[in-house]
Amino acid sequence: MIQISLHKKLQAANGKVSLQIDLDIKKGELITLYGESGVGKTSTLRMIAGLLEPDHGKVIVNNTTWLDTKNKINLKTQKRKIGFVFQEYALFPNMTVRKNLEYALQKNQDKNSIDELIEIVSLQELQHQKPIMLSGGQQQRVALARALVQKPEILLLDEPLAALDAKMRSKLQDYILKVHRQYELTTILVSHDTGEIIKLSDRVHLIKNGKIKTSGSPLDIFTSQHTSAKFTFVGEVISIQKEEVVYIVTVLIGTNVVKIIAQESEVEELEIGNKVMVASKAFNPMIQKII
Ligand SMILES: Nc1ncnc2c1ncn2[C@@H]1O[C@H](COP(=O)(O)OP(=O)(O)OP(=O)(O)O)[C@@H](O)[C@H]1O
Repeated sequence: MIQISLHKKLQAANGKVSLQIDLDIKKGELITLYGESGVGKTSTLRMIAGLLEPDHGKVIVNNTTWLDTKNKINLKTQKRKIGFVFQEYALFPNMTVRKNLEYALQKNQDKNSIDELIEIVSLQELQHQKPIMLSGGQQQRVALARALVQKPEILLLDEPLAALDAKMRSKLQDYILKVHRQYELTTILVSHDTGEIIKLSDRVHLIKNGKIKTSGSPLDIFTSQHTSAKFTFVGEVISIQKEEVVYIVTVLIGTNVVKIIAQESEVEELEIGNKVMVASKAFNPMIQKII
């Protein structure tokens, strides 16, 4: 369990904002901090990482106190077991992929863990290349692997995929989910992308006016109606066509294109580019091995 209580007066463009974030996160959860630009999401991550000092607060991670301002405990960033991935890849340009990962190893740490990480994020072929030779998505896979070298207790992801195109983002989301599960991480994501949040998060915390205003499952937070669907997918509308009395909405789900028949009332507020949830409960899905 991770208990967080952080208070800081932030200097925003339109005056001071009093940020008070109280959060309990279960071990193994992937949660998202969501809210308008400037509400203090990045500041919260930086305080958890020990990169920004709160006015007062506590951070207790699996019974270890990282921060307790009352008792003057404030572990340095290097002593907090965190992995941090930002939008910028921040790799060392003069080192190969492998060397970038090895550089993050602590003394006495086994180099075998690097091989495992390289395999998990599928970088075997690229491990001896320098970052300049890699695409944005490949570089971010290196940054993700590097954040895991020291086996963090909390993985902090600050809009890590915002600079990537939709296809690359979807692929990287799969890698994030894979490492989150395989390494049993507790992960805090900051993202503005609702599709991404629904795909990745167990819980979403909506920050408004310096406080957590609402918390819930992604579907509770982002859809107005509760659904008892058998399965749901999140996608993006790529076209809406009228056909006789119904509409055909084409939705991109991951890399698949799905056509959905909808009534006029369902498409009234839909526009191309909208994120949508596609749910089904009327039939049992079929499963078939793809050869
Ligand atoms: N060290 C600091 N002391 C005081 N105020 C700060 C400090 N660092 C950042 N701020 C201010 O805190 C506010 C919140 O910034 P922050 O980057 O945390 O917001 P955010 O929710 O992550 O925004 P975005 O979604 O645009 O990234 C900003 O107005 C910023 O100027």
